[in-house]
This record gives sequence, C-alpha cells and structure tokens, in this order.
Amino acid sequence: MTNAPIFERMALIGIGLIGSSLAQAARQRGLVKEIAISTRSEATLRRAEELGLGDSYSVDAAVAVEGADLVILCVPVGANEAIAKWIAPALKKGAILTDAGSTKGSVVAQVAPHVPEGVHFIPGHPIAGTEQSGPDAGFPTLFDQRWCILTPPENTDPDALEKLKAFWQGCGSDVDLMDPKHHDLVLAIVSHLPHVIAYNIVGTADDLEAVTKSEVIKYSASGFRDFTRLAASDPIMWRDVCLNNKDAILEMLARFSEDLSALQRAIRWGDGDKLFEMFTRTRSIRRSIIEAGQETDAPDFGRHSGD
Ligand SMILES: NC(=O)C1=CN([C@@H]2O[C@H](COP(=O)(O)OP(=O)(O)OC[C@H]3O[C@@H](n4cnc5c(N)ncnc54)[C@H](O)[C@@H]3O)[C@@H](O)[C@H]2O)C=CC1
Ligand SMILES: O=C(O)C(=O)Cc1ccc(O)cc1
Repeated sequence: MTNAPIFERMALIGIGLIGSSLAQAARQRGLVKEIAISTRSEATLRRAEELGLGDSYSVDAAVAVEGADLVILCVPVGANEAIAKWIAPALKKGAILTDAGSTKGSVVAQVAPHVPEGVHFIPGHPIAGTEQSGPDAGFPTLFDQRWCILTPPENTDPDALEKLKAFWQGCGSDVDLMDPKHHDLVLAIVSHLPHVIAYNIVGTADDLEAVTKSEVIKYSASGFRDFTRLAASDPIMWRDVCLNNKDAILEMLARFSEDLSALQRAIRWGDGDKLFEMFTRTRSIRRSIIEAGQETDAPDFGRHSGD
C-alpha cells in the first residue's frame, strides 16, 4: 500500500534493526520523499548503502538532519544525549524530533534540554523488535500490528503529533499516548525484566559446571530456548536500557524476588496447593492474551489485532 508522503525528508540517526526497518517501511509505503541516513561507523553506513536503505549517507549526524522535517534517533538510549547536542544547531525550524528508544524518562531528561525553540520533540517507542541487530536485521513489516507508544510533552503542537501518529500508523502500528514515567514502569515489567531474567538464567546455566554447555544445548526444551533468544539480544542496547530505567527495573526486580522467594518456600515445604493455585492464575493470563488476539501459539510476541 502506498500513501501520500507525510514528510519530505526523514533523517534516521542509527541504522540498526529499528532504523533499517523504519527506512524500509517508510519507503515501501510511500510515507516520506527522501531518506537521509547517519550512523557513526563507516562500515555500517556502507552496508546501509549496499542495502539501498536511503538516498544519502553521512557519518555526520548534523549533515543528515539538515533540511529534514522528521528526525528519528534509532541508537542505543545511552547515545541519545550526545547526538541531541550534536544535531541541535542543524535542526530545521518546525521539524519533528523523535526516537525509538526502549526507555522514555531518560530520553526526555537527556534530549529535551538540547532541543531548540521551534522544533517539536515527541519521544516514541515501537513495541516491536527481535533479538537481532544491525542494518541487515531490518524488515519492512516489523511494525505491522504492533503498538507504538508516544510520550508527547504537555504543550506539544497538535498538528505535529497528528503527523507523527500518521507516520507510525503508515508503518502499520497502532499508536498509544502515555506519560514517560508510566511508560517506563509498564515496560519494566513486560519487556525489561524478562530480558534481565533471560540474561540471568542463561548465564546461570552457562556457569553450571555439572552441566556441560553441550548438554544444555542438546537437551534444551523450548522454555530454555525462549530464554536464549532473549539473552542473545544486543548487549549495548540492553546495558543502556538497564542504566536508563534503573528505578523501575529495580522496583520490578524487588517484587519479582519476593514472589520468587514465596515460590521457593512453597517448593521447599511441599505446598502443592500453593503451587497449583499460582500456576493456574498465570495460565489464565496467557489465555486472556490469546483471546484478546494479541498472541497465537506461534512464538511471535506482541503482534495484536488492534482494539
Ligand atoms: N531491538 C529491538 O528489538 C528494539 C529496539 N528499540 C530501541 O531502538 C533503538 C535502536 O535499537 P536497534 O536498532 O535494535 O539497535 P542496533 O544495535 O541494531 O542499531 C543501533 C544503531 O545505532 C548506531 N550507533 C550506536 N551508537 C551510536 C552513536 N553513539 N552515534 C551514532 N550511532 C550510533 C549503531 O551503529 C547502529 O547503526 C534503541 O534505543 C532500542 O532501545 C526499540 C524497540 C525494539
Ligand atoms: O524480541 C523480543 O521479544 C522483544 O521483546 C523485542 C523488543 C525489545 C525491546 C523493545 O523496547 C521492544 C521490543
């Protein structure tokens, strides 16, 4: 499906899984006229060019954003502040500046102070991804039937917000608006904690001397395999998520540890009723996700059929 272009020139800063998918979705669906790409490594930039992801390429982010009416930061969240400082003087008046970062409070704190007057800063987060990274990992349907959360500041220009919403909808997503703090709390439990747990369980298995790595691989049931997929996610990205949503992740980890202790106790004391009651409760959550059309039995978490 092609649309009338919403933006003249889109600048993507960072061209990994998310930047590459955005370039392909926007191109395929005619959402932008021109795509400018910037990333810090020459090699990644050349690869993006080989893949034909954009119309112009530069390692200088300020060059890429020149004349752009949509700028999307698609870098690990820890890199946002330095990039915001770098591009600020080159941003066009009236441009929309947004991002795809998995944390939102930190992005607001680190980017907003550098945004010049007349530029519309509207943070965003597509709830869509995989464990892969880099430009080759991108694909144009990544955002189809996924949520994209925007966290517009109170005084956001309504026309700018509508245009950004239309862009994400054009990429196939449904858009929800949220307060950054609330976003960070919700994502801490549904995304950040699962990744932290996955890194931890796979690390524990790897440390076990009695179980050789080959046995872990040989006998891994699908439960463990699901954890290994998450634990294969990009270490820089997830280091930055943990450092930039510290409070909410620690809060969720504390609750998780308490609940784990209760489970441990039930196992130790042979409290079968407690275990059965708990496992029954959690089973119904999976069922309600499937009934809401947000999941099939195929391992493709997060795609939904809309509300
Ligand atoms: N991977 C996923 O499943 C999802 C990721 N996100 C968020 O999207 C953002 C991008 O993630 P991915 O595309 O997965 O990462 P990625 O690792 O695939 O790509 C990151 C890109 O940023 C570039 N980069 C890194 N540091 C830089 C710097 N200091 N200056 C300029 N460029 C720099 C890298 O060269 C690469 O092109 C992150 O903030 C992440 O939290 C959001 C939703 C899903
Ligand atoms: O691969 C998975 O299962 C994910 O959970 C992808 C993902 C990673 C980070 C995000 O901020 C949003 C989605």
